[in-house]
Amino acid sequence: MIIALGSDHAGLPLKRAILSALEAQGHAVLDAGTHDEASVDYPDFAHEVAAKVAAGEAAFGVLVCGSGIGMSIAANRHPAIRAVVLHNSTEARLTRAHNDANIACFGARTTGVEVALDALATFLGTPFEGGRHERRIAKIETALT
Ligand SMILES: O=C(CO)[C@H](O)[C@H](O)[C@H](O)COP(=O)(O)O
Repeated sequence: MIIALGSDHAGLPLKRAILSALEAQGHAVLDAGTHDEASVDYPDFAHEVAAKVAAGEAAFGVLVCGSGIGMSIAANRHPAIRAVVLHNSTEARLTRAHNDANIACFGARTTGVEVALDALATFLGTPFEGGRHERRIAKIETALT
């Protein structure tokens, strides 16, 4: 699969581990950066990755910051993006099966490398169940007036 990946400075160590794991699994990774420890602003990377997923240039996105929360807030401003903060494989399985989530966000300051890699593997390997969940996702996409 083609996967878009990005982090800020806080997420860089975990992003590097995720990049290695994804490439070892045979995925093509579009690495939006950041590439060094200099302080940067997480929305810049969230928007770049979300735009690639929304445009269909990547099947999924992965975003890492200190907590994963800022990345998810920014990515979720894009139509058709469902970005979730993951702390474990159970959340990863449920959010793919029920929410058809398309961007996984991790906190490098909150989640260890092994736990994050396990959750990401589950996220990428779990199909959307469809059915009743289609109706609920359509309601998410409906603008409130
Ligand atoms: O925005 C965040 C919270 O969701 C991210 O965790 C950032 O990585 C964090 O705010 C960066 O903090 P820093 O003090 O500038 O390293």
